[in-house]
Amino acid sequence: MDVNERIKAVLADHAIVLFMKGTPQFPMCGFSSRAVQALQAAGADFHAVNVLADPEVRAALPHYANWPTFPQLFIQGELIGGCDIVEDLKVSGELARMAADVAGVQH
Ligand SMILES: N[C@@H](CCC(=O)N[C@@H](CS)C(=O)NCC(=O)O)C(=O)O
Ligand code: FES
Repeated sequence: MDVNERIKAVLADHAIVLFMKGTPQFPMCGFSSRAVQALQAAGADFHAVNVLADPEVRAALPHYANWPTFPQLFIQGELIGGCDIVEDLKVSGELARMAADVAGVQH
């Protein structure tokens, strides 16, 4: 599978995906840590991809998503944004609503 197919596969397999630096337990950057905290506070059940452990994905995703930086949050295959947007959505309550909608679709 080439890298774009791998990106598509992970997005098809998980409704909420955070491409980040490090892991939720051990974020390797403050921006990624802030996105994880917002998602956890919103009660989102998300799959994390550590781009520091996958240089191909780190290089390809900015082109795939047309978004230059990490973290990157996707919900149902669509780019939502980086940590600033994720935090704004958390504060407004929208992130919790989106996470609940996705959970409702899956069950
Ligand atoms: N304001 C951005 C901050 C993210 C950011 O600036 N990320 C940088 C530093 S971690 C980045 O991903 N640079 C490209 C790279 O490291 O591949 C957001 O809302 O997500
Ligand atoms: S790794 Fe340096 S700012 Fe994110």
